[in-house]
Amino acid sequence: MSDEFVFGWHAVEAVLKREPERLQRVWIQTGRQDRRVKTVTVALDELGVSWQLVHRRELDERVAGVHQGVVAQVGKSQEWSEADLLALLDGADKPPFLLVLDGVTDPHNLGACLRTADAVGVQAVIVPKDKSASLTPTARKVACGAAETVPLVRVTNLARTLRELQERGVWLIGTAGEADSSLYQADFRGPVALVMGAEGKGMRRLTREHCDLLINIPMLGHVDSLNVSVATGVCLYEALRQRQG
Ligand SMILES: C[S@@+](CC[C@H](N)C(=O)[O-])C[C@H]1O[C@@H](n2cnc3c(N)ncnc32)[C@H](O)[C@@H]1O
Repeated sequence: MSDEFVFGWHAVEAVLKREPERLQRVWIQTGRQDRRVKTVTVALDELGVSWQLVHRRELDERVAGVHQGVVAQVGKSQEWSEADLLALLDGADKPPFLLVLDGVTDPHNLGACLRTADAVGVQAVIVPKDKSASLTPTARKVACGAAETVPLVRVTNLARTLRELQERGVWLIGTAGEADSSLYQADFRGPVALVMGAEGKGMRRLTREHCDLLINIPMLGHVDSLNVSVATGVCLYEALRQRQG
């Protein structure tokens, strides 16, 4: 049995739907008899996955986070490699629409970015292997199921991956508060990767140097920057607006 857990209804239902083979055991809080519990337990029975009704206390001890009364023990998800990413891009029938997170370390931010990435149709989220949040149970919970729908590609050398994307005609749009162009001047309609920086320091120098364009999100008040997941949401929805138009 693995020591990886997924919790919260959206996250568990997403594994059930997308990667049911990963489910090993499920615990559900006693006292719930709604339709959601029924649907999930019937599906688990059909798959032959064992599940158990337990007291809330037991769930609290198993995971640190808001579990909403459901916790699943799951096998490791298959990690996407750079080769998988390039194969995905080569086989795609739509222009690439990617998100790069250069050193986002907070699992809440990773989860929130994945959730928005799923909502706007981003094909993959790319992160460097080192100094980045991984798909912890908290990240999966915050992602609300998007951790199971949006491939997370962990690469050893982000600069090299960025070059490979550029060679495939992907335009790298980096974000930085001090950039001269505004988000609203950028053209997101073609093959693009939006590049976001880390919570504290922003993008690393080499990442920034690879970007074809740097954009800012206008800030009219007294604070210097937005939370990275909020900034990601603002930029991805502008991109979606243009791509749909
Ligand atoms: C909290 S900010 C980092 C602030 C950091 N002090 C810096 O100099 O970049 C984290 C990331 O969110 C994005 N971001 C936040 N506010 C932004 C803004 N006003 N314009 C563009 N990007 C922004 C950028 O990707 C940034 O690297």
